[in-house]
Amino acid sequence: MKLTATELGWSTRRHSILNSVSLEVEPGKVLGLVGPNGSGKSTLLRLLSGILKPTSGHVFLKNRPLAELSRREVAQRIAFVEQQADTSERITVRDAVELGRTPWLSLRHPWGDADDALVAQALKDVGMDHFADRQWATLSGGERQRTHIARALVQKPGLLLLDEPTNHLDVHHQLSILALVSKLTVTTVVAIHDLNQAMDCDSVGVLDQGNLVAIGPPEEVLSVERLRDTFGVGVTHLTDPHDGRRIMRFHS
Ligand SMILES: Nc1ncnc2c1ncn2[C@@H]1O[C@H](COP(=O)(O)OP(=O)(O)OP(=O)(O)O)[C@@H](O)[C@H]1O
Repeated sequence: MKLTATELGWSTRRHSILNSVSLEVEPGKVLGLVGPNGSGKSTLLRLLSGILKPTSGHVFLKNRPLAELSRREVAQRIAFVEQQADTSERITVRDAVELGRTPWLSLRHPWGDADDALVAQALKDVGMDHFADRQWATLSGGERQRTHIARALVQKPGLLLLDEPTNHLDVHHQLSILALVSKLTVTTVVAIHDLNQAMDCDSVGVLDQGNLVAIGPPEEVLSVERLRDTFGVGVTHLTDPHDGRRIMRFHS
C-alpha cells in the first residue's frame, strides 16, 4: 500500500514540532526514520497513523486521504506499535495477539480457523509461541514488545508503523524481528536509533528539529557530513569480513 505525506506539520500552541514533511513510500518498501532525541520521529509516526491530526498537510494511503477513511478502514489498513505500548492487565499473550484481528471481525465474519492459524503463526514468528498462555502482567519488557509486534502482524495491515521496535530486545531478538520485518511485503515505516540497523532499510529519512533534512538510499543519506551535522558525531566506515557489508563506528 503506497504511503504519501504532503507538507505534514504539527504544532502545539507555542511550538512547531514537525515542519512541512513530505515523503512517499512505495508499496512493500521499508522507510527507516532516524534523528536525535526529540527530533520528531514519534510525532511523525503518530501523524501517519491518524492518532494525531496534522495542523497542516495530508496523509494519503493508496492515494486516498487518511482523513476520509472510517475508523474501521483505518484499523484494517494501519498497524502501529508504539514505544510504550501497553495492554490491559488481565489477559494472556494469546488474547493480546487475538485483539489484532478485531477490525476484520463482524457478525458475517466471526472468528474462524483462519484467525487461529494467523495468531499461531504470528506467535511463532516473534518467538512467543511457548508463552501463549502466560499472563500479560508477568511478561518482561522485550516479551511485551514481541507480543505487540505479533498483534500488529495478525492485523494484516497495508501499512506497518513501528516506533523503535527493538529497544527492549536482546541482540538475538533484535536480529530476528528486523529480519521478519524485511521479509514482510507490507509497507513499513520504522523509527530506529541504531544507525547500522537503519542501513538495512530500503530508504532512510533523517529528522532534525522537526525537519526532514534528508531522505533516500541509506548509504547516501547517512553520509559523514550528515552524521556530523545532525548527530554531532564522527564516523569511520568499516567492512565486515564476515559478509563484506559496510558498518559504521562512531566517535565524538
Ligand atoms: N503533546 C506535546 N506537547 C508538547 N510538546 C510535545 C508533545 N509531543 C511531543 N512534543 C515534543 O516534540 C518533540 C518531538 O518529540 P518526539 O517524541 O516526536 O521525538 P522523537 O524523535 O520520537 O524522540 P526520541 O528519539 O527521544 O523518542 C520533543 O521535543 C517533544 O518534547
